[in-house]
Amino acid sequence: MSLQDLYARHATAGRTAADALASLTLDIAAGEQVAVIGPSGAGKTTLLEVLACARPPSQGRIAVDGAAPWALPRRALRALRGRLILVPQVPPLPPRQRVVTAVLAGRLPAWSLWKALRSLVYPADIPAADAALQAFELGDKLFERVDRLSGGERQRVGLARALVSPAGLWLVDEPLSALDPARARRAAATLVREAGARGVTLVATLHQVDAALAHFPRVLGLRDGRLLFDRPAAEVTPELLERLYAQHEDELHGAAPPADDRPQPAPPVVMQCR
Ligand SMILES: Nc1ncnc2c1ncn2[C@@H]1O[C@H](COP(=O)(O)OP(=O)(O)OP(=O)(O)O)[C@@H](O)[C@H]1O
Repeated sequence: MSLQDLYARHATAGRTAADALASLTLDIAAGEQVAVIGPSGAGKTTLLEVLACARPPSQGRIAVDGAAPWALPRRALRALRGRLILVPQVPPLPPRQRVVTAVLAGRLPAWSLWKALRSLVYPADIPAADAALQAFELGDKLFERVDRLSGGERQRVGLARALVSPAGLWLVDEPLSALDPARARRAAATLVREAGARGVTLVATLHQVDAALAHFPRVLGLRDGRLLFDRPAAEVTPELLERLYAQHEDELHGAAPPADDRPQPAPPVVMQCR
């Protein structure tokens, strides 16, 4: 993927609103694992939506798999979106759905309409859903209803969905925000390990700076919609972090409120594209 001098507005912003991303130039190679950090409002979610081809830039260029997505015919754009998965911070799971069905929804781009409908009644690949849930310590929730899950469990169902999907690009928005610190560390390690094992490109936004530095080889620091740094994790210094989080030191030290207590984000534009 490549962005060149790209500007983009937030999902809910009007046409005259200021851009949430400004002058962004960036290349992400296939198979890379990249964490995006930065204070609240830095533009992290907007960046993921741009990479997911869910949001056109207001200026500048984006190329995904060598193609300019917004110049593609609709069918080709749909096919391109089918090769990626965007996992929102709060996965929009239908309340009465079983966890196994919610996880297998990640397979939809690879299935015919008939197979997708049949899987709603007879889940098509229970072992795959089970393995994905076990990877995120949710093996005992396979047949649970999603409305009986905690916020953190729902987040991990969203991550398990990525594991079963055929997507070559995982775009994951704040996957750890509702998890306790120990579980968050294990989930981050699992996400990076599973992406690496599949050769998948992974871009994740994170509020947990320690998890980003510990598990991701490359870290982008975004502030006020601009790229403050783009470095290997080992080269992200305390001074850079202080600059990134100036006036937001509480977020740097992990004092962000749990996701459930924060205002709900705008409804996700894309969960799984076909
Ligand atoms: N309706 C709107 N009109 C104009 N700007 C908006 C609107 N909604 C949000 N924004 C701005 O868009 C910017 C980017 O928001 P975005 O959600 O991408 O940031 P973020 O880094 O993901 O934040 P967080 O970490 O809190 O989720 C923010 O500065 C926000 O103020």
